[in-house]
Amino acid sequence: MWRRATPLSPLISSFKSSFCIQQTEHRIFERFTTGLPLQEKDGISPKYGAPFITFVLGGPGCGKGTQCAKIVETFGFKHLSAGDLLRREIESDSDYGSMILNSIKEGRIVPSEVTVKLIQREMESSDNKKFLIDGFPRCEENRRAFENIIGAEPDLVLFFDCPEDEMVKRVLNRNEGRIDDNIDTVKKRLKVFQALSLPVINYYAKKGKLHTINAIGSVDEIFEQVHPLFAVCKRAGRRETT
Ligand SMILES: Nc1ncnc2c1ncn2[C@@H]1O[C@H](COP(=O)(O)OP(=O)(O)OP(=O)(O)O)[C@@H](O)[C@H]1O
Ligand SMILES: O=c1ccn([C@@H]2O[C@H](COP(=O)(O)O)[C@@H](O)[C@H]2O)c(=O)[nH]1
Repeated sequence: MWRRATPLSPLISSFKSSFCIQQTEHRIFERFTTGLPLQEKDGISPKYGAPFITFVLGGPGCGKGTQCAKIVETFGFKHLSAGDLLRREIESDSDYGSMILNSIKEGRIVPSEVTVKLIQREMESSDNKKFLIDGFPRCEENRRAFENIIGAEPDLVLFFDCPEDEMVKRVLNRNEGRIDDNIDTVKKRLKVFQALSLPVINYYAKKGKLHTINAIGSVDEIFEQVHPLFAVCKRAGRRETT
């Protein structure tokens, strides 16, 4: 049966403050221990089990995937990178392959239904119900489609805040042969991020679910900001490993 957090905590003005962490701890602790029943609300109809969902947001190359790997290693989450799922779809025999490829080349957002269905497939087939959904939702339409199709809202939202020049530098140094890691596409991705992804980030800020992480510094320094947000899951003691 689905479980969900207590009513949304109030708008928290400083996302970096310890107050914010305490609020989140309280909400997550209740979520893990008492697990109030999910209610049908805002068009959300609970469908699959009781996942613990974290959205990991931030511009191109800000370090989302790098930090997700550390969260997986430390806290045992299942990592679902929306970009990786789409790239995998291109490699498969999918009808959507060429459309996805063209969207990625141009830095455009793939239609929500396609991406949400890929995420849904992974969520349904995973034994691990603690999910890190990386690089999604990228626009308000993505967000609404996720809520409608999956029937859930995230428990936590992380935003890796990174200056544009640093993001460009990281993307261009990545060297993984990605078709969109070039200066022209990066500029387009940054525009899409500003215009369409920031509204989603603001939406979660207003709901008191957003945690802004300063993405400048070493990988370990950044993880020091991330760690306390998940440590409460360990203390709550449930669903730690699956
Ligand atoms: N703190 C850091 N300092 C310097 N470089 C970093 C840091 N974190 C990650 N990187 C490097 O920056 C590049 C981009 O990181 P990563 O792939 O994690 O970003 P991302 O946000 O997942 O990117 P995208 O959204 O484009 O998939 C990688 O080459 C990674 O090794
Ligand atoms: O939810 C998503 C995620 C990704 N895309 C497309 O993929 C590329 C690369 O995404 P990364 O997160 O950087 O791996 C992105 O620019 C989009 O074109 C998407 O449409 N929807």
